[in-house]
Parts: sequence; C-alpha cells; structure tokens
Amino acid sequence: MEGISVNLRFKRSSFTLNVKFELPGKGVTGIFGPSGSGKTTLLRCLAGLEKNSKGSVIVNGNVWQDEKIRLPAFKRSIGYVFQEANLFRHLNVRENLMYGVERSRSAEKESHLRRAIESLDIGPLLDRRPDHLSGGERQRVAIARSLAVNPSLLLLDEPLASLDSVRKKEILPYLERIHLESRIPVLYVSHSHDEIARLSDHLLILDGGSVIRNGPIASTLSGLNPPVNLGENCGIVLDTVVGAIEEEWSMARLDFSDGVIWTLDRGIPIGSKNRIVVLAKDVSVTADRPDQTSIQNALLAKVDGIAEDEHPGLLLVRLKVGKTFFLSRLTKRASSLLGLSQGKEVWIQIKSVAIK
Ligand SMILES: Nc1ncnc2c1ncn2[C@@H]1O[C@H](COP(=O)(O)OP(=O)(O)OP(=O)(O)O)[C@@H](O)[C@H]1O
Repeated sequence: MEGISVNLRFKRSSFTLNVKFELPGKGVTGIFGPSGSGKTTLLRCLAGLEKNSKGSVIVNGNVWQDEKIRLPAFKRSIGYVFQEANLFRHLNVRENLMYGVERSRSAEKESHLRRAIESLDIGPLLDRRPDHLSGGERQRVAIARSLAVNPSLLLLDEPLASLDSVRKKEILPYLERIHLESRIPVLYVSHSHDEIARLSDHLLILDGGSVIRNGPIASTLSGLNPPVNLGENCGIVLDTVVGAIEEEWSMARLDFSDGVIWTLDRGIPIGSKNRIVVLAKDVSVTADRPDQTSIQNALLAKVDGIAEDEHPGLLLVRLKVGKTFFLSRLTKRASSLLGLSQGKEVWIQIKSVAIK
C-alpha cells in the first residue's frame, strides 16, 4: 500500500485544479510549474485546507479523503512549511517546537524531537525568540518543528524563496540531509530548478491546474523533450558516490554506475553519496578520443537521439554512456560537421569546474 494516490478537483473563481496522480510513498517529490499553475492550491487541498475539494487522497494506505471520509486538516498527519516561517513570536524556539510535539500522541515523541533538533542543527538556538534569529535560522526551526511531530507527509512550499542566495546555500545541506536520512515522504514546491534537481527523487509538473509530467527525476530530466522550458538549466542529474580524493589537486573522483567523473573537492568524504547536476551546455562532443585538452572528463558515448532545441541554430543531443544518459546542447553546424546521427559512437567531454 506504499504510495501517495491523489485524485482531486477543486474550483476557485476562474481557476480549476483537476489532478490524478500516484507518487512514491517515500523520498522527495519536487513540484514544479509556472506561477499560478496550482502548486500551492494542490498542497492546501492535500492538507485539508480547501473544504470544497472533491476526490480522494490516500497516503501510504491511510485514507484522508474519499467519497465517504474527509479528515479535517488537524487530523491529517502533515508537516507544512511555507515561504515565511510562521513561528509564534512570543515563544522561544524550544517552546515553538514543543507546541506541536505536546499534542502528538506518539510514544516516541521525545526521540522524534531530538532527531529534528539534530538534523536541523538548532540545539544552540533553543532559548532564542524568533525575532532574534536570522531568516535562515527561522526557516530551519520551522522545518524542525514540522519534522518533530513525525508527520506522514511533509509539505514544503518554497521554503527557501524568502532567503538570499547565501542563506539558501546554508539551508540546502540540511534539506539534503533530510532527504537522505528521513523516511517521511516530502512534497517540495520550488521555482528553482537547482533546488529541485538537488533534492528530488521524483518530479511532478503542473500547468494550468493539471499534471503535465510525473516521473522519476533522472529519466524526466534526461529526456529530449524537457518538461518545461528550462533554458540554461536544461541538464541531467546523476547520483554518484565519492570514490577518491586527490588532495594534491583538490579534486574528487565521483563514481557512478557507468564510469567516473572528476570534479573539484567540495569536502564530501569518501564513500558519501553526492548528487550532481550536469547541464547540457557544459557537455561537448568530439568524434575522436580527446587528447591534449584541459577537460578532465571524457566518456565514450553513443548518440541516443537528437531533437530541435529552443533556438533554431541549436540541437539537444541525448547521449548514452552505459545505461546513463547525458544531454548536450550544441549548434546544428557542429552536429553537421561531426556527422552526428543516432547510434554513432562519440566522446563527450565535461569540464570539472562546470559540475554543480
Ligand atoms: N486566495 C485566493 N483567492 C482566489 N484565487 C486564488 C487564491 N489563491 C490563489 N488563487 C488563484 O489560484 C490559481 C492557482 O494559484 P496557486 O497559488 O495555487 O499557484 P502556484 O502554482 O502556487 O503559483 P506561485 O508559483 O506563483 O506560488 C491562480 O490563478 C491564483 O491566482
């Protein structure tokens, strides 16, 4: 019975949400889509906050809503974090955390609370009031508060949107940790391709209140028909493990199922998982094995498909290395000079410094 099964209709003046989808019952699902496509409305319906929504919501076997049942919001086991941390200003951080936990009936509530404090690293902030925290710290507390009650589903609605880029970078590792360590399924709404690519296992794309794409992130992003116009951000995600570090050069070797990629050492220990994003604009193609080049990564690949790209002078080429797909954006001119066609063997090159 694992999985999240949703079939919802909700009408509000000129906007209608009409969605039917299944999502994995664990891991992070990124929800992406243009402004006004219904992302927040969907989360509100799942949380039971839109009383006129019709249909069904079943989360890992628990029916929250169907023709007969309709749990009110407070009976749905949900953690909900918004753009702005909505902490109680007159309570300190500890009291804010306890507010939800005290209402929890779980026998393990103390250990959930402890784990949430550790995961978000907010132990040193417990005695402070929200007014004495930075925006990033407030958001870490809000996320910890929602995790502390060990919800069946965590809804994060653009949790980093109100933060500047420095604060965003500070919080992302905590979200990555939740992704790796927590078994609570997370729905993560964001406008940032980078956040979604870094954190999600699965991708749900909305447009005009409907689902236009639903699938695992790796295969969804490596297709030749990008789900939305990603512009410069068109590229693939790859799950690797740090296999070696060359301290002399401050470089790390990232191992994936079909090869290795060298990148700058970012202090991630050997043996740790490391998700990387390889953008199509950073992948070049050559007919022969590259020699005497500054580019550290050369992989033997087969052309899997070629499609028109956003500009009439460009093509998007899908390349297969073993079972792993990469995308390369190149000019039609270059493709013609190389004689690219489906099945042709080529070398792809990826600059180490371009890997995110
Ligand atoms: N309180 C409201 N009253 C009336 N219409 C609303 C209300 N909230 C949202 N809408 C409308 O519902 C539609 C969906 O809005 P929603 O906030 O779900 O979109 P979104 O994808 O989350 O957008 P964004 O990315 O800008 O946050 C939009 O047309 C919006 O204008």
